[in-house]
Formats: sequence, structure tokens, C-alpha cells
Amino acid sequence: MMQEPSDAAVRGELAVRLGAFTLNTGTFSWPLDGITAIFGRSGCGKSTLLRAIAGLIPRVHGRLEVGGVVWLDGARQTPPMARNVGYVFQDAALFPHLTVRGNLEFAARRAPGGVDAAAVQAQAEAVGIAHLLERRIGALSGGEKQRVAIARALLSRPRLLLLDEPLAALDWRAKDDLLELIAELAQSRSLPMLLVSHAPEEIERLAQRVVFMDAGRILRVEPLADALMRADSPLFDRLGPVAVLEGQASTLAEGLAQLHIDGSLLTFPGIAASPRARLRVYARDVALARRVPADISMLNHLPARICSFAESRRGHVLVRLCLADGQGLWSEITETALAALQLRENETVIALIKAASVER
Ligand SMILES: Nc1ncnc2c1ncn2[C@@H]1O[C@H](COP(=O)(O)OP(=O)(O)OP(=O)(O)O)[C@@H](O)[C@H]1O
Repeated sequence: MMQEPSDAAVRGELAVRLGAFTLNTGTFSWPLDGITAIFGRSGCGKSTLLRAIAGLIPRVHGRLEVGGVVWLDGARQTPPMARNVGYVFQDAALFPHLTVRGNLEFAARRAPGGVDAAAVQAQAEAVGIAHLLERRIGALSGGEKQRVAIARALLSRPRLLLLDEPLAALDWRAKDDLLELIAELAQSRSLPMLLVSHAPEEIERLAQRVVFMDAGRILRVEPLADALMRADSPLFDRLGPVAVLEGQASTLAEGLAQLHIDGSLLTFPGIAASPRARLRVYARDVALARRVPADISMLNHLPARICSFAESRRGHVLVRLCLADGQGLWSEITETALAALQLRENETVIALIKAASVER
């Protein structure tokens, strides 16, 4: 098996005691690219891990290497300023007595090699806050503050961007806009990010892989697709299993997009044109048929192979479907439907997806 080059990874083992809490990650390694989510229940140590990576906690034991550079090795600790990470907190943590421009200029003065006024302007435009530059921080909405915090972090030209629950304090609309911005930045700037979140839908829309934590330990690091393939995934909420389908989206009409997935064309509302759009599809919104039905309101359908069956809530069965391009989909059907259709593993069926169930 090919070894991943060490300069394209985050790897190490970190341990620290904070009062009654112990972070003891065990050895970990993940690629230094895309968005890596850190997921686990409240108090499991997600923020502590992020702060340890940033160098913000003194007396951390172990070792840490990021992009081929050693940041921690026993007693040898690279100071936070020299780690070249950007940090965005849940509450933005901006200077309230300064304007937006003042906050950005403050960060620009600290950037390695300095940053000029034109770069501040360009950064403000890139995150959509150019019209707010002269405003005081106190006169901004939560979403606007987070954009300023992101611009400020980006001005330091980080090697890695750390985001600690950046969406937690926002309403759904601001959350949606910021999700878009984060996905766009990760793609357009090839800036690797570590995102702490306890919201599966954020992770499903943004992340390439997930670091699962529990009680101060890293349990596993998995690509998102693998993490969604287990019927007992910790990412599933009370609405049950979810799949994420990725495909090219083009605008069909106002508010309507066409998605290319596995050779099929699907039509959904509320999706922006993008080379890599994501759809979240709940198992309970995917029905199965032996052939394409003629008169049905669910217009979106895909051929898929039945990979496996899993237990579900009472009277229901979970069907794991595999698309030809390697993507996966869940369907939850009743035991009665399973018996009527006489479905078996490896058979090809038609998956019918309810459009309204889909989220970007
Ligand atoms: N400086 C500190 N001194 C003592 N205990 C601390 C300190 N910092 C964090 N802790 C404790 O460590 C544990 C892990 O905290 P951490 O903030 O890392 O969890 P988390 O997984 O990010 O939680 P949440 O999702 O609620 O933000 C908590 O029990 C917290 O109270």
C-alpha cells in the first residue's frame, strides 16, 4: 500500500490534563486537505483538541506534525504564532471597540510579511463584507461577525484553518450562507480546515472525513462516505440514516437544479449550480421499485444494487444501496413491502427519491 507523503498529513498523539478532564487522543493521522470534521458529544474534548493543535494549551504531551513540520515533540513546542493556523471561534471574538476595517487591519499587521490595504479590501470582498468595513462590531449580525472573523483568520495566510462551532450561534439562514462560504473557501483556496461541530447536517454538507471523539479519545478517523455507510453511525439523528450524494449541479430554471449523479439526471429545488453539489437524502424518503413506475409523484429515480440489509425501527428494514459510481444510498421500507417485492442482495432495483426530502 502506498504511504501518504508525511508533508500532506496531520499526525501525532496528544495528551493533556485540564482539571478533571484528560485528553488522550491515541495516535492519529489524516490528510491535510479539504474539511476534516471533529464530532462527538458535548464535553468529549473537541475544542480541547483544537486548542492543543493550535498550541494554545501549555504543557501538552506527545507529538504533532502538520504538513511535514513538527509542532510538538516531547518538551519541544512550537509557539502558537509560529504554527501559522487561523482560528475562528463560536462567538467570533472580535475587538468590539474597533470597526470591521480596524479588526482586519489589526490582523493584517500581524500577518507574516505584512498585508497591505488592497489585500484587506480583497479579503473583505471575498467573504462578502466589503460594504461593512466602516461599521462597528456591535452593529453587526452574528453571521456578519463570523464573516469578519473568517476574513481576519484568512489575512494571516494560514496553513490550516481551525473552526470551532462557527455556526452554532446563528439562525438557519445565516448558517446556510456561512456553510456555502466555508465550502467555497475550502475548495477555491485549497485551504485545509478542521471543523468542530456537533451538528451532523453541517458535517454532511461540508466534510470530507470525520474524526470521532469520545471521553478525550479519538475513536476513529473515517471518510464521510464510510461513516454514513454504517447503519449505527453516530451521525444519524432521530430521523434515521442519511446518505450524501455528490454530483454536478446545473441550473434548470429559477430555483430548480438538475443534478448529474451516476449517469442519471435528477431535478431538485434550492440547489445552486456547482461542480460538486451535495444532497442529503434520508432513508425514509427513498422508496424502492422493481421497475420505473409510470404514474408517480416521485419523479427522481436511480438504478441501484442492493448491497445489504440492516435492522431498523419496528416493522421496517434498512436497505443499503450501491450506485455504479461507488456512492451509497439508504432506503427504509416496511417489512411488508420487502416481502411483497421479494428483494434480495445484489439485485438491481429502482430507488425513488422524494424531492422534498433533499437538502443541499
Ligand atoms: N481550562 C480547563 N480547566 C479545566 N477543565 C477544562 C478546561 N478546559 C476544558 N475543560 C473541560 O474539559 C472537558 C472538554 O471540554 P471541551 O470544550 O474540549 O469539550 P467539547 O467536546 O468541545 O464540548 P462542547 O461540544 O460542549 O463545546 C469539559 O468537561 C470541560 O469542562
